[in-house]
Amino acid sequence: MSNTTRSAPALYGSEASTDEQRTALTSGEIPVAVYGLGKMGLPLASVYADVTGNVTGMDVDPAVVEGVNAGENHIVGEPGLSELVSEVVERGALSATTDGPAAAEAARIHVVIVPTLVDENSKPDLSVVESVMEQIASGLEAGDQVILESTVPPRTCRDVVAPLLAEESGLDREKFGVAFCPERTASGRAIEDIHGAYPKIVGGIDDESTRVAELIYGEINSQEIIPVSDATTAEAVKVFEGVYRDVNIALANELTKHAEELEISVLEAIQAANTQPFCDLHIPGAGVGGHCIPYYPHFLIQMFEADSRLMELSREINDTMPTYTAELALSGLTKHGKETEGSDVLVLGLTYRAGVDELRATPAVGVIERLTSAGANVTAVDPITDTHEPFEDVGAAVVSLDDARQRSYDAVVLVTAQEAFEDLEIPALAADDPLVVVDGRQALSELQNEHGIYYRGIGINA
Ligand SMILES: NC(=O)c1ccc[n+]([C@@H]2O[C@H](COP(=O)([O-])OP(=O)(O)OC[C@H]3O[C@@H](n4cnc5c(N)ncnc54)[C@H](O)[C@@H]3O)[C@@H](O)[C@H]2O)c1
Ligand SMILES: CC(=O)N[C@@H]1[C@@H](OP(=O)(O)OP(=O)(O)OC[C@H]2O[C@@H](n3ccc(=O)[nH]c3=O)[C@H](O)[C@@H]2O)O[C@H](CO)[C@@H](O)[C@@H]1O
Repeated sequence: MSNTTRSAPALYGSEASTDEQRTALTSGEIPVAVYGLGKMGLPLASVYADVTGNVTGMDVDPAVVEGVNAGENHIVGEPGLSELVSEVVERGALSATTDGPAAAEAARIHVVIVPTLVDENSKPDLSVVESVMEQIASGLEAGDQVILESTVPPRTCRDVVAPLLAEESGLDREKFGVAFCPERTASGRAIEDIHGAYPKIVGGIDDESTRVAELIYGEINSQEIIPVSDATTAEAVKVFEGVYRDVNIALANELTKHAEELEISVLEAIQAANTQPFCDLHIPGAGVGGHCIPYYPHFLIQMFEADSRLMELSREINDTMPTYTAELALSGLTKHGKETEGSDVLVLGLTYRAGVDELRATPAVGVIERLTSAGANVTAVDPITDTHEPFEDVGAAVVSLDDARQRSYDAVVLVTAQEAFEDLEIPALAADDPLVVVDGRQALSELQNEHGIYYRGIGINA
């Protein structure tokens, strides 16, 4: 079965039957390496380990590696992940290392899911992907398959990954497989999504790479595998999904301002409009954060000549929402004769969305920045994250929820609707009448007509 000098069989270029290849994959004969054990990587490595029985996870963070080897899960808020990590490590199906070349040397399938962000000029930063690919190249053998799951600009596999692997390994490009198989997973439901909440898109730099990717994910994803023409198409699918979301959130944010002038609830109008299948209006809010949606448009805007005015304008609109949110509070204070200078404001929620400890591009920084620039004393709280610096750097005092309850405020601004806020008695936080309440996520609408509350809800009445 093996078509290389190594003991472990390979899939790329294999002459074995499809069933024999599937059996080799699911019996643990084919070693897999997963590079990146973060919010997406650890669930992915664990599912791969559950299916194939032979996975080495690789991460540069020694604490992550040590935790995984102890059978511990360091990702909060992923149902079933702690049990799965413990089980696959216990039975020897998953182990972890910081040694990339060693992981690459042993593996025949290499799955890369490390961060792909943008630099200070919003230009995509592929440095982490490239550094991992260099390590893979050091152990790459004919017959190996390299799978990229990190979201990247289209043409990355064709023009960056495949040439780098060939150059660094000395192998001809047709001796190994490269496929882009995007991670279509949302934090908080990773295992469910990886197993097949949606079809898995796969696209290779050649037909054999696509075939091997289709075979592998046929054992991982219970829904269906959609092979597309090539890796560039698969890369575009993922970026298009993210750009679709950013543009539609921008539309919702723009419509919420029209609704304010029309004195209607945009949320009510959106929900009614979405009752027919040709409309999928998204939800307005305090801003668009995370390390996906705010970045993916730049994977097209910055990389290609084609006209991208809609994507650029959508990014601009979404990036105005944190300031818009803060100014709802400031105008509420002014309207009731309160000075913004020296006013006490509580900001609820700091992570980019509820339940996920991720602060990249979080709208909370912009909200706090605008409030403190107007002279407000900002207290901030979010039980989900222990990272306070980004908010202290823009002038907030980050406190525990219990501490926040002990104080009184002129205004409360909800940016992220953490579950812990559900039993928070907002009116009790008032320094005096009225308390200005800005609801950035349609989570406090029951306060709209509460005595002593001046309520502005994005999507509700603002
Ligand atoms: N988080 C999501 O909801 C989501 C959804 C879909 C796709 N994605 C994509 O998945 C990729 C990874 O995202 P994530 O949320 O898991 O990121 P993350 O920041 O949670 O985890 C990244 C992990 O990679 C490790 N790492 C960094 N440099 C490394 C290197 N050189 N070698 C090995 N490991 C390294 C880090 O230590 C960390 O453990 C990104 O491309 C992202 O766009 C994320
Ligand atoms: C379609 C989908 O589920 N895709 C998921 C999504 O994951 P995500 O973790 O990035 O989270 P999102 O839900 O996209 O939120 C991003 C920010 O936008 C705000 N927001 C959201 C919806 C809205 O109507 N109005 C808003 O204002 C929200 O508060 C937050 O700040 O993208 C990943 C990469 O594409 C996918 O892989 C992943 O499957």
